[in-house]
Amino acid sequence: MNATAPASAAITEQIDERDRGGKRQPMLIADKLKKYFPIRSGVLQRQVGEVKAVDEVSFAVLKGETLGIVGESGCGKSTLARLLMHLIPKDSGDLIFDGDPVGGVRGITLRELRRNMQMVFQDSYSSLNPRLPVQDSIAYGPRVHGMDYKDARKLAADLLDKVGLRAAMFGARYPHELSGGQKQRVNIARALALNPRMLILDEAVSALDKSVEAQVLNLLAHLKREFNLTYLFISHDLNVVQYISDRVLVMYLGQVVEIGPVDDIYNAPRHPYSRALLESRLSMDPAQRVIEPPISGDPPNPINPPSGCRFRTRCAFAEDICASSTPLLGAVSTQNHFVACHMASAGSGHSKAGLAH
Ligand SMILES: Nc1ncnc2c1ncn2[C@@H]1O[C@H](COP(=O)(O)OP(=O)(O)OP(=O)(O)O)[C@@H](O)[C@H]1O
Repeated sequence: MNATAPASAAITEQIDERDRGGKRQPMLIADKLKKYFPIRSGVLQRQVGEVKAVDEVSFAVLKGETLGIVGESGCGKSTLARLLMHLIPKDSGDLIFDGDPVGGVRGITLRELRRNMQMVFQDSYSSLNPRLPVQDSIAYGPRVHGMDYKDARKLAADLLDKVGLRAAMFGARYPHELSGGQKQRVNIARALALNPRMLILDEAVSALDKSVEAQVLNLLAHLKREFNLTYLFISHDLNVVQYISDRVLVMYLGQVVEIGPVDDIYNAPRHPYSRALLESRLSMDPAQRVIEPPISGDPPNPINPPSGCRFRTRCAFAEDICASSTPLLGAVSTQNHFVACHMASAGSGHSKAGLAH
């Protein structure tokens, strides 16, 4: 990693683990990213509190991988995505893209970041200009970046073909003349138009029918290989995340509670929250049930989250230490699996929760 871009211990440990295995380098590092939204009230709009939407979140996305992000509604997934894209300002923390700090004097500029990292949202209709034929929407980014009209149109036509929409048939159509799946293909083409190295996909297939969803997922997998891309894939759908991800990050109330290889997370989750989340997915199949009770109650208020471990008020295994001390991400195995739980960390001596495999 670039010497000018120091990362927190949790990140360094994750990357070092990978390096020791001779694996990939990080494409993107988020280091202690924080975003609190002020809550205002009254005629004077005084600040009466703040939503701790993203609270010191640290992780790395490795080159060529798909990192899935899961967690209940409101846990901060979309805020995190918007912070990574600099669509909203962060309160604190660092972002490092391919070894270079983002912003600041010596880092890469926001313009360069946005060219290299593009985003695809869930709402495929509102992210396309309804007054532009889709070929022009795709050509827009390259035009803004200085490509001449003819070349940009040609690029847009090629990209339409790449996402499975024949340019001759679809290029002149307007967004309202396309199905949801077709619009999302156009959005993907548009995201690829600046030749990015990374895509952030925020609930990008969530609005699609299951059969169309499968087609778009396959298209994404194909494009990832063809364009040598890195994906950050945010979804509330645990099955979709399992299908597409190499590693998975689990968020709870603005914080990372677990991160690791997809098979480890899905087959042997270490955090009680991850287990409960996966239990809620598996509960239809009695053969797959795990022994812990499923998650109960609503998430606590993010304006005033519990002290220590934020999950402790819903956790069947919480002890005194969970209220008094915030658990840090620590390695639970030698295979790049990290968990923030007093009851599950390797060497913690706690086996009460039955979490130490
Ligand atoms: N502009 C804002 N002002 C105040 N609070 C906000 C704002 N944007 C998000 N929040 C709050 O921040 C928290 C995280 O929201 P976010 O949308 O990131 O969660 P999410 O995990 O993406 O949820 P979902 O899956 O429902 O989209 C929530 O409590 C939300 O209400």
